[in-house]
Amino acid sequence: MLKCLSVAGSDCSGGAGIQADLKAFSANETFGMSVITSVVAENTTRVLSVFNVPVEEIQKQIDAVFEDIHVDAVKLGMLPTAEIISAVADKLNEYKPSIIVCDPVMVATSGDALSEGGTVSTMREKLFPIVTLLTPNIPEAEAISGLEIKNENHMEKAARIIMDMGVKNVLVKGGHLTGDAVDYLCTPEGVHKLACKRVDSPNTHGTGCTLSSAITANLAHGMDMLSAVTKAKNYITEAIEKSFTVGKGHSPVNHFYDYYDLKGTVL
Ligand SMILES: Nc1ncnc2c1ncn2[C@@H]1O[C@H](COP(=O)(O)OP(=O)(O)OP(=O)(O)O)[C@@H](O)[C@H]1O
Ligand SMILES: Cc1ncc(CO)c(N)n1
Repeated sequence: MLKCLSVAGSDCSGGAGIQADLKAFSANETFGMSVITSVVAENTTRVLSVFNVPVEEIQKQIDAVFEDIHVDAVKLGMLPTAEIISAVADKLNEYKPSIIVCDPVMVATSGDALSEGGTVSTMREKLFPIVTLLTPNIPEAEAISGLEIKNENHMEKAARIIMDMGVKNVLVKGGHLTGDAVDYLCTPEGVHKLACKRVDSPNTHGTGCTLSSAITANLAHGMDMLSAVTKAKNYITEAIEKSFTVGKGHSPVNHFYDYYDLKGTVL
């Protein structure tokens, strides 16, 4: 059984963060583990509070996993301060997992901040050289590249700018734009457009977390980058299509849409 580790924040409402990551790891046939960087009191409508875990405790959680378990792939989510980014990067340089997917979480779907300002420079110095894939959404790609992104041409240009900063592979996610749901994957082999019809649903809480974790699982299974991202794109599209209402705001996706209950009935 392949094993994936999420290093991210906790979303008590279950739709994003390590909760989404663990569900996506399982739904994509890997064993999920988690290191919690922050305890976020949030739901489908807003973020009430953010409590960041002391860096020593974050590093001890990482030690606890790596000293005992072989980690096939790591997914990085909410790393809310420069100090936490540096502490996690130091541990990744110590343990050297072969696959690291980084979702540079800065704001929640509700628009509430999840990261202190000024983390981009630390992320660029400490994480960009070691990650396998970076998966920014539109606002995150704008903050990292310094480019305003209003259309697909801007998305592709931002992906190339970020690649030139030393990131091996970049996926700029287009959920925040309008029209078809288009993402741009920039790899050393070239640029790939991944598109699907936008699902007419408000249930998009945690789509980015879920997508990056599904990509992580696919890479752990040995897929090449384009195949891993394409499969994960198909997964997230159907997870949105088959989502159900959980709260009063942006409900989460359905991570297990093709799973069955013990009687063989589709959940
Ligand atoms: N309504 C939609 N229909 C189909 N695909 C969508 C829709 N909204 C987002 N997506 C897709 O979901 C994936 C995640 O992109 P998105 O821009 O939502 O990430 P995000 O903002 O980081 O998500 P979150 O912050 O909620 O975790 C991308 O592949 C995007 O194209
Ligand atoms: C804990 C956490 N991580 C990431 C996101 C991004 O949606 C969120 N809302 N909450």
